[in-house]
Amino acid sequence: MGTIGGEELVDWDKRQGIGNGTEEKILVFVRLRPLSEKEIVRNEAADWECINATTILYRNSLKERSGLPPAYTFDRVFRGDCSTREVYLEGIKDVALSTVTGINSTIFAYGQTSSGKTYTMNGITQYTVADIYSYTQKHEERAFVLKFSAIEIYNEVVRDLLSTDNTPLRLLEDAERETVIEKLNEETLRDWSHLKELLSICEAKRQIGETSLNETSSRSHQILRLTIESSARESLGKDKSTNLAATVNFVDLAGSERASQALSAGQRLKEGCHINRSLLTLGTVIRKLSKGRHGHVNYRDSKLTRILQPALGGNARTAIICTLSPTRSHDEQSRNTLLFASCAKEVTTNAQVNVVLSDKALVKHLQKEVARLESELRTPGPACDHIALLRKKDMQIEKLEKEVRVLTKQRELAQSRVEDLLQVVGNDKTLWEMDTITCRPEWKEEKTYKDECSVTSMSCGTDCATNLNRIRSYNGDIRSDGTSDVLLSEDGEYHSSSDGPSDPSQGRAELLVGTVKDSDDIFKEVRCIEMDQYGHDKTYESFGLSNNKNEEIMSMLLESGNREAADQEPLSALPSVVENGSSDGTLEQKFEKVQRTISSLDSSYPDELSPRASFINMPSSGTLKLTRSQRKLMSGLSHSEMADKSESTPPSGLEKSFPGRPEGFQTKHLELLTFIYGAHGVRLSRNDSQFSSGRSSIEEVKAQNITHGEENIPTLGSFLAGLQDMAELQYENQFHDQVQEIELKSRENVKDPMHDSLGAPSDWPLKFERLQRSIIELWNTCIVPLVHRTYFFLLFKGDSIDSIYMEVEHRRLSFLKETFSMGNLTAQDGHTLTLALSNSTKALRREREMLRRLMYKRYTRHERCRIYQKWGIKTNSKQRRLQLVHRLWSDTKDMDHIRKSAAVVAKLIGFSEQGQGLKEMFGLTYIPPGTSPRSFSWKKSMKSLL
Ligand SMILES: Nc1ncnc2c1ncn2[C@@H]1O[C@H](COP(=O)(O)OP(=O)(O)OP(=O)(O)O)[C@@H](O)[C@H]1O
Repeated sequence: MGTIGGEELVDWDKRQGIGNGTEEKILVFVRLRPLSEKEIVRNEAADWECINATTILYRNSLKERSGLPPAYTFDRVFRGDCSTREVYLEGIKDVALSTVTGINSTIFAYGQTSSGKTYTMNGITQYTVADIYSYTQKHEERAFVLKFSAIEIYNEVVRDLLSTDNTPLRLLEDAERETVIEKLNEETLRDWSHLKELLSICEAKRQIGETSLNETSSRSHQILRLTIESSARESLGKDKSTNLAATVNFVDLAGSERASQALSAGQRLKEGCHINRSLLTLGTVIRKLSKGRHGHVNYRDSKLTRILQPALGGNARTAIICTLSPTRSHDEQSRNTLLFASCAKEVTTNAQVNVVLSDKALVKHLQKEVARLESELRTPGPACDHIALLRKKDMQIEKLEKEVRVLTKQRELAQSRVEDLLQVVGNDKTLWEMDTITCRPEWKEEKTYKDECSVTSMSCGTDCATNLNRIRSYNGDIRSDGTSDVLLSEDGEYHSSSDGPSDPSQGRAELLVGTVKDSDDIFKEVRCIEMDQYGHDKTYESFGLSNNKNEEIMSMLLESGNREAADQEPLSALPSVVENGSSDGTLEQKFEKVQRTISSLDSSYPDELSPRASFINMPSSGTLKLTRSQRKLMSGLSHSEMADKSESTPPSGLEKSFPGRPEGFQTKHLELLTFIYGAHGVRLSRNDSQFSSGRSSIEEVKAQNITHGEENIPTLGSFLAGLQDMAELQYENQFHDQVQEIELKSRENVKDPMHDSLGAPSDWPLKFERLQRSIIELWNTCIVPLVHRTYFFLLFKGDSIDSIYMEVEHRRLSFLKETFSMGNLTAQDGHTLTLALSNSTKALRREREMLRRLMYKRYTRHERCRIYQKWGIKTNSKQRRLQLVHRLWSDTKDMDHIRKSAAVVAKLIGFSEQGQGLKEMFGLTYIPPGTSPRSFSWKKSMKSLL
């Protein structure tokens, strides 16, 4: 047993097991510094008192510190009159000397500036080194290698204090410096005697530092490290396998006060931040460790914690001495120190004896390991494990394959649904095209009267027929007995000019031998065509054709039965026609007559001006109220033809209540409307725009305004042309019903039609306002494109003639809204409805995106800023442009908002540049041709639409 300064040295060999792999809490001691002379002179009060060996108490009767604990308990507290030796012996020694047994240890001093950290650590270091020296002297059977290092962390930069480049060394006298350099040049300090020498040099450096670099040193963290490697001396025959290596760290931390208190700016602030960074991280690490080792501990956040990582919650025994200044002026800092100490005492470490194997021992150990692995390989585990594993895998594979099969089926189903939908869309398109083609003269040229065993679409070939049949079956119900219409022969096969009987008479003969219902169907087809013609008799007129052709057809129908029957509902009326004595021969004659009529009509049409084409290209306006004669004809139509026509015509009450109306009808109509409004914006133009005078100039404008460049904005030209088409169709569909009445009235009194249509002129402004508001609401409800809204809003500002377009727009939108809100759709229709709504929504989104892009093109940066401000959008907010376009047309109640929205959209799409002149150019002061009673009657009929 050796002694150090009269104290008995513990036999550390007996402590080999202590701390080896067992968890241990960090030891926390508090040392209270006595009042310094200066403090005594200043008569500073001391508020802290150690009331026993483990508790420190705050005594200040003057200060009420609610919520703060008055007493703190630690492993040991030392009063101001306790010596450093006492601190060492009663607290630190046990931890510090663990190093000689191969256990790492670390001693911290934590506290505010001038609380006694350095004072304490100097003593602790010396006592520890002295004890270690005594220990090595006592244990001659082991050889010790001591490595000593000293580092400083200042502003997060690590410096080696023993390096020859260091300032403190340069401050040494020349002779001293040479000695130090000589010692440090040795690779390893293998001799214990070096340690004492180095310690004294360090002490000298410290003293020099204190005089020259005092401030810096007190604001840096200093770590003295002593590594001890020990191995048994072979000559003494001891265990040669156990080599130990451990390190003891003496850490003198910088003052723990906050940067804000001592350092305020510039270099000082930076310094404070760095010091605090290490200290704060130390605090964070301690706090985290004190709550258990869950999750990530951020050792790497500072140099200090990185270096001391093993000592903090790792492989080391750790003791912290928290130094306190007793004065009242340092109360707050003392509290902080005690708080840190309280956390620290909850941290546990898990120290291990660091055994370093000798080469021989290492080889022996590895050989043993190899032998163990070899024996494991020779006796593999039970084979059944592998089989079970394989079976399990097979089952998993099988299960996955099943899933794949199910998913494949689902995918195929989905694909076929998509194809069906596409086909429906494609067929519709084909049908339209077909219908257009049917009426083209060149098609007719290929055919003779005799060739045509059917009345209408035969010339289109099988595809057309298929389409028709599809639509017929789609719409349902012409006949329930399986016989088809005139396009089908009795045996149900289709005969056309292309694949049908080469002998035209054969086809006709089939018709002649057909059933009575076949005859009926002939008339249905005739009526179908007639309907188209009827809807466009105005067109005929403009080309010098006679309306008498309609009358001809009607008269044929009426001749074939009694007039009464023809006036009634079709399905009852037409069979009775035949039953009432019409012979097949009579029917044939009538049929031929009809054929001739139709042929002459068709061949008279200019290429682009087919009545069907008019229907097809007419997007969604049309008849709300069918005229009596139209009803007669429509009632004779096949449902397919009705659907065909109605796809461009919002249904009136009559249509909706039509008993044979198929389920899909409404939905298809809706799709079309939504498609027109939603998916494609203003797609209202038609090709047969040779309608009124000035059309050629319109066409020119249309051609000039095809698009606005890459943004694909619907042009004002196409918009206006579409509107005019709507109005014209409206006119056509409305007037006929009242021709008789109008003619009578016109003889009596030719008034200003507007007056009749809209009431007294003075009423119009009010009515306009009401209509306008309603349309704005409907635009919103029906997800109408913003460009359409803008064009419309800016063009129709209340001129008396605007009423026509306002009415038409209102009615179209009302129909859309009504359809959207229909609750009795079947599941399939519901799907279609959802699809239509979804298309409109997508189209609106695309349009907004287009407008957003145009913001950069149409507005300068300055203008954009102004607009953002005007619209209450922060000029630095994210996605400002998108915010703006989303606000456009959003508040349907606020007319000011609407006007602002229209102005912005107009600017973006360049409407302002085009001006309103186009409105006149397109003849949107539309007055139906001829100052005729028709105009009058049509306008009058508009009343009924409201
Ligand atoms: N327990 C003590 N007994 C007597 N004097 C002490 C005691 N502790 C500290 N002192 C004296 O208080 C002064 C400040 O101590 P010290 O330099 O150790 O503080 P510090 O906490 O290390 O400060 P810094 O953080 O600035 O380095 C020194 O003059 C020191 O001698």
